[in-house]
Amino acid sequence: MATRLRPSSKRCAVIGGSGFLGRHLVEKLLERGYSVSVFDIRQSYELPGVTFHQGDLCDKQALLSALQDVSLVFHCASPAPGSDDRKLFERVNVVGTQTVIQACIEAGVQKLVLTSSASVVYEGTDIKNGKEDLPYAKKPIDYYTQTKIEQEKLVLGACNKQKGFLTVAIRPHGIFGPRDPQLVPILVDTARRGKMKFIIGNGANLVDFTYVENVVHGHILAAEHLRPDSPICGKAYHITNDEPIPFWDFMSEVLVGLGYAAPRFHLPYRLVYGLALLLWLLSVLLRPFVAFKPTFTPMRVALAGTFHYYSCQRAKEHLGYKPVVSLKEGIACTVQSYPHLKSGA
Ligand SMILES: NC(=O)c1ccc[n+]([C@@H]2O[C@H](COP(=O)([O-])OP(=O)(O)OC[C@H]3O[C@@H](n4cnc5c(N)ncnc54)[C@H](O)[C@@H]3O)[C@@H](O)[C@H]2O)c1
Ligand SMILES: CC(C)CCC[C@@H](C)[C@H]1CC[C@H]2C3=C(CC[C@]12C)[C@@]1(C)CC[C@H](O)[C@@H](C(=O)O)[C@@H]1CC3
Repeated sequence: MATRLRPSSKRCAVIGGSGFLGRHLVEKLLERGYSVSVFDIRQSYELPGVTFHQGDLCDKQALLSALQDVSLVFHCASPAPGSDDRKLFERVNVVGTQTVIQACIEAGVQKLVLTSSASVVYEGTDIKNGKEDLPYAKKPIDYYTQTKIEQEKLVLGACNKQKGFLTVAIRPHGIFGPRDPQLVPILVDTARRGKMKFIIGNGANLVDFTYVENVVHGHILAAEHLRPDSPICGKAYHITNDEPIPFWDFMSEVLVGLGYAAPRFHLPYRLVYGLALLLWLLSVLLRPFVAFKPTFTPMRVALAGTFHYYSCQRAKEHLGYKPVVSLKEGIACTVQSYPHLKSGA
């Protein structure tokens, strides 16, 4: 009788492995002796030791062929938050995640690690040292966050020790680092258009920014601690640099490092938020006639003007987590990695 071999514990798949975080994760997994299958709708690079499977995660058959003999899956695929496309977020983050769970169970995968987001508890108002027991946001700031909440609930709810399917969610916040397509490029674009002169609010609001290698470290620790007898099964973990910094100090350090002036003039938070809301409303009303995308959306203004930093205590206790790269080192590596974004380049 043919016996089904237990998949090697060093064989894993990264769904979304062509993306910013996904590719850093793949590189670290290879370094640690894992063999990696990447599943993504696009292939953005080639690396020895990586098998690419191009497909949409809503397609179960495509997923099943990528998950053959895989014991561990990292799910870090999502549409970009800036797209604000409700149907796309629901299709990929909710329906797609259900498909990922079904495919994992059918393929005999034992562990699923989800990249969630600390923003699942954020409603646009201050969060100071937030712990994982904060309730999910009742009014999430956008469709992206709304579907990240649903996605996290699905993955954690699927954890089943009896059936040998274990799940955990990592909640990073404000990921930055080399090849980030979002934070630094948007910041520089805003500076180049002369719009980074102002500080929204008094500039004292502390925020977490997390260097990508620390996020990768948190994911791998979670995968390696995920066992039936461990307290981490079905739980969520904040992973940050554990060095909250005033939002505008972080932005200024990156800008100055790239040769741009730091923002200097203060504007009242409520005034900017009100203007951003008005502009957003206008852009929605005028959408059938003219397409314009305001830089200062209400969501960005809230993120720039409120406190949102989170406790990593649970990750420290259960996973032995400790950031491996400090904020200072992370900012230096990031700035160095963007020669084409330097002022005058
Ligand atoms: N960047 C941040 O600050 C941040 C913070 C917290 C959480 N996260 C989460 O981390 C994860 C990775 O984010 P990132 O910044 O690397 O984004 P990214 O856009 O660089 O990577 C996402 C990847 O998912 C892939 N993808 C999208 N739709 C897909 C589909 N239908 N089927 C297969 N692949 C698909 C994309 O092609 C891309 O390669 C996401 O789940 C995001 O929600 C990001
Ligand atoms: C125009 C300026 C006021 C600001 C320019 C920088 C912003 C583009 C970034 C600053 C904080 C960033 C951030 C995200 C997107 C980019 C910023 C707004 C997220 C919303 C991306 C999605 C993640 O899940 C969120 C998280 O929980 O980490 C990010 C929060 C910070």
